[in-house]
Amino acid sequence: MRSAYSVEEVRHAEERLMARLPDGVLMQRAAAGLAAACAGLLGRVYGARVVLLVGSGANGGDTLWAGARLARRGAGVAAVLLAPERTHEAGLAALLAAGGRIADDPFEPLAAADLVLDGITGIGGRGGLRPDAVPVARAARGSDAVVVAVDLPSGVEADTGEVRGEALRADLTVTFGTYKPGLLVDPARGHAGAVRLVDIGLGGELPSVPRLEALQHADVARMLPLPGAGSDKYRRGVVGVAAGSARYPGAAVLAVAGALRGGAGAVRYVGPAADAVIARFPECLVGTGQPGTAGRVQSWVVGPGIGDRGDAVREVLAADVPVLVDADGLRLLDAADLRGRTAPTLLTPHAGEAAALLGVAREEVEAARLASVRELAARYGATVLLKGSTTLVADPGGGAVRADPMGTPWLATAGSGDVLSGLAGSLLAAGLDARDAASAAAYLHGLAARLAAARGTPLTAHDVAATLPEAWHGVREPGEGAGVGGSRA
Ligand SMILES: NC(=O)C1=CN([C@@H]2O[C@H](COP(=O)(O)OP(=O)(O)OC[C@H]3O[C@@H](n4cnc5c(N)ncnc54)[C@H](OP(=O)(O)O)[C@@H]3O)[C@@H](O)[C@H]2O)[C@@H](O)CC1
Ligand SMILES: [K+]
Repeated sequence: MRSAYSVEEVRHAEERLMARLPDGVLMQRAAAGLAAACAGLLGRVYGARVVLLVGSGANGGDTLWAGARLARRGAGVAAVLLAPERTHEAGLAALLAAGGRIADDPFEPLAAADLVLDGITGIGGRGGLRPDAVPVARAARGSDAVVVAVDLPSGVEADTGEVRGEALRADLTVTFGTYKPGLLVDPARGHAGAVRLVDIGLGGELPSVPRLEALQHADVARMLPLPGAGSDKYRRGVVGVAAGSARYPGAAVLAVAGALRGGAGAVRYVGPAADAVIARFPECLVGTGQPGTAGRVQSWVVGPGIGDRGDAVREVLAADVPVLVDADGLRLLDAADLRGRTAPTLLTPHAGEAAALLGVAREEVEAARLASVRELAARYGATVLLKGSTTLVADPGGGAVRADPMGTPWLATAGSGDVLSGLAGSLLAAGLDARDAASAAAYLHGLAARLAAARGTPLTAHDVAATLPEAWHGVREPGEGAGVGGSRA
């Protein structure tokens, strides 16, 4: 599990740790890790051309100290000082003593650089890049150099992943002590490139519950339900699917396709698309009535392609089992029906549906995904999976929000959300709690899409569903075929 903490939490932890250590030790640990990562990227440090973009805070200090280490190993290092009168003094002295220099003009060294270090701002940055830094950051990006962000890409919001102005785009971010939420949540995540964590000894000083966490293969593998010797289909969980309509039978077929591959023992479908479902999946139990007539289930998925059947949504929400509401079901949702529920509810909106539930514009949700998912969970008293470039999962009672690291633009294909709801519903039936079911489903769904896309042909929602067994295998046996879908961050 990768954990991310807020700037305030990082600062408190740093203060406690620094109180026990000699001055400057943490910065030296950070700089050593940063220089080692840079040396690894360069391959040969001697003779490499390195440019440091140096702001006015300790982020610039880390960068100068790392630059000094590279200069001592024979790199040609030039520092571009964005706030010359407020540059980290000791760091600059170390760089100069190691043979580095101050660049008079930023653009000439940038044009010839092999490596650029972005030390403009770290966790102390507020708002986007300032006007003087914008052309410099653009020149860095426009050069052939590898761009490494120090702690965070300058210009992004560390706590939220928002990008309010212009921000630097890095190939790699070397972050210190812990991940920050902005490194796991888009749009900021998209600026970070790959992310490498340097341990500076902060771990023991951080709170036990992080702000945000991102699953890895081993976490998902631990959650996946496996049948035991005494299992029968009912003990493994039965998931009910109330989806589709005469007009949209496909949504029902796709939700069932996801549900069949989520580990539940059986899938029951009820609704007007029963013929289409049974034709495709003879292993599914089907009925044409209302959800109430379906017999016992351990969870429900309601909503995909259901049209205007608000009565089916109400009936499902009256059942005392975990319920996942998606798509049309979200539009038909009456918040009052949620309040009376004691079993978990999982809502799975995309940004447009989330905006409607919150009564705000879609752009507001897109720009502030973390705040939006927390607000939705609190307001509806439900676990919420907010789909998008970074899918987020929040519980109503607070706790760590889960950020999905497996998202891929390949998932932007019709019907892929229906597969996800079936899959998550199946994991609910198998006994996972709502946050685990939602985040494990998002992870497997993204991994399946990556694996299917690696075949090099355009992807359909059915391909995603059909590749879910491979994704299960991938998380349980990460050694095999691990080249695809390994965490980018
Ligand atoms: N604490 C520790 O133990 C350790 C900390 N470490 C390192 O320190 C970093 C935090 O350092 P920090 O607190 O000095 O803040 P930092 O990110 O350098 O930026 C603040 C400066 O930038 C300015 N500024 C603000 N917004 C701006 C903008 N948009 N565009 C341009 N400038 C802007 C602002 O000045 P202002 O102009 O607003 O007065 C202020 O001077 C952290 O990320 C990590 O790298 C590691 O060494 C490990 C140990
Ligand atoms: K930075």
